[in-house]
Amino acid sequence: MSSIELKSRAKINLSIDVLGKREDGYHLVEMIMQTIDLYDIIKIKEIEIDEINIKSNSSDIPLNENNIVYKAAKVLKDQFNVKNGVEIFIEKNIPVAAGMAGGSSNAAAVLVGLNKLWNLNLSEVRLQEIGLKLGADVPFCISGSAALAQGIGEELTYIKGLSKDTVILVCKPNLFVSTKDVYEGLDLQNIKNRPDNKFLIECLKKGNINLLATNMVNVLESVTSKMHEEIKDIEKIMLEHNALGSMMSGSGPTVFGLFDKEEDALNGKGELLKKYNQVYVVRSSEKGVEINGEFN
Ligand SMILES: C[C@@](CO)(OP(=O)(O)O)[C@H](O)COP(=O)(O)OP(=O)(O)OC[C@H]1O[C@@H](n2ccc(N)nc2=O)[C@H](O)[C@@H]1O
Ligand SMILES: Nc1ncnc2c1ncn2[C@@H]1O[C@H](COP(=O)(O)OP(=O)(O)O)[C@@H](O)[C@H]1O
Repeated sequence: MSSIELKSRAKINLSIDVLGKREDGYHLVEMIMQTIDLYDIIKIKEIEIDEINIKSNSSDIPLNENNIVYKAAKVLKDQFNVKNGVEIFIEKNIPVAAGMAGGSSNAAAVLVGLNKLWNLNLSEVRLQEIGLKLGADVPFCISGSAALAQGIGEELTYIKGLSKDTVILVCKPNLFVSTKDVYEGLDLQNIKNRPDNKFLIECLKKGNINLLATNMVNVLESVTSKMHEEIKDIEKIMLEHNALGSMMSGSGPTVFGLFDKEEDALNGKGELLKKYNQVYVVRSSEKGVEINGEFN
């Protein structure tokens, strides 16, 4: 029986614009995605019986067919008529329902892992097409790095992202936000402040992180921050500790700050830990899913 172990990395959004709505309810977006080096470990091993079993160290996620990881394995199993069973262990470090694509990234890792384990020989693009059926952020999570995402998030143009010099402070307040509710709470006719993505991409290209950080905009933030005062509170604390800029990621409620100096980020972390318990100092990553090892 073989097994495989993968890193499943989180993302932050350096911008989000919402341009319209499709007939199926999905929104058309234009957003900058950046992989960060905060990751779950996914361990997949073949088992004797023909089942998909999910296990985890986290009690925040379902361990049945509602887990997106189960759905990812099932899609591949059905489509390619695989008769082998697998056990998938999710070692959770990425905050759940946070706006950091934890679930999408786990699904991405399972697609990449099973492609190897079952010798399906699917290309990355093919895996991204299959991944899109599981969630709008899954295609990006497979490749990772930094990209301008359009369409519903699946049309990717890779760009120069944050360098490892930039320190990223991430804080997830202990509250639940539904991505669907946030998108639905947005009044498309009344968006006051939109990101200038071309300009932000230029800032990244030139490595001008100060200018990037002071011009980041996430149009979904107005919806989530109206419901939860914690968003603005975290941003304020980050800025008081010399963040170049601070903003909500995805549909929230996670907030991140970009820093020049690690010392400032660590001081900010100390202050945030007095009120919030999920706080991390991380860097960017050029890889989304990464295979840690294969074993026989
Ligand atoms: C907001 C973003 C920004 O990166 O991130 P998260 O907050 O989830 O991390 C994404 O657009 C989230 O993508 P993802 O979380 O994969 O979405 P899905 O599972 O496909 O969809 C969940 C729900 O969000 C809404 N949705 C999602 C994507 C999109 N472009 N338009 C939408 O309206 C739909 O109501 C959908 O039912
Ligand atoms: N493997 C998984 N990891 C995280 N969340 C999962 C997973 N499977 C299902 N979920 C459910 O999906 C929802 C969204 O979780 P997540 O992907 O972490 O959100 P986000 O993309 O906003 O960071 C949560 O309610 C969670 O219970």
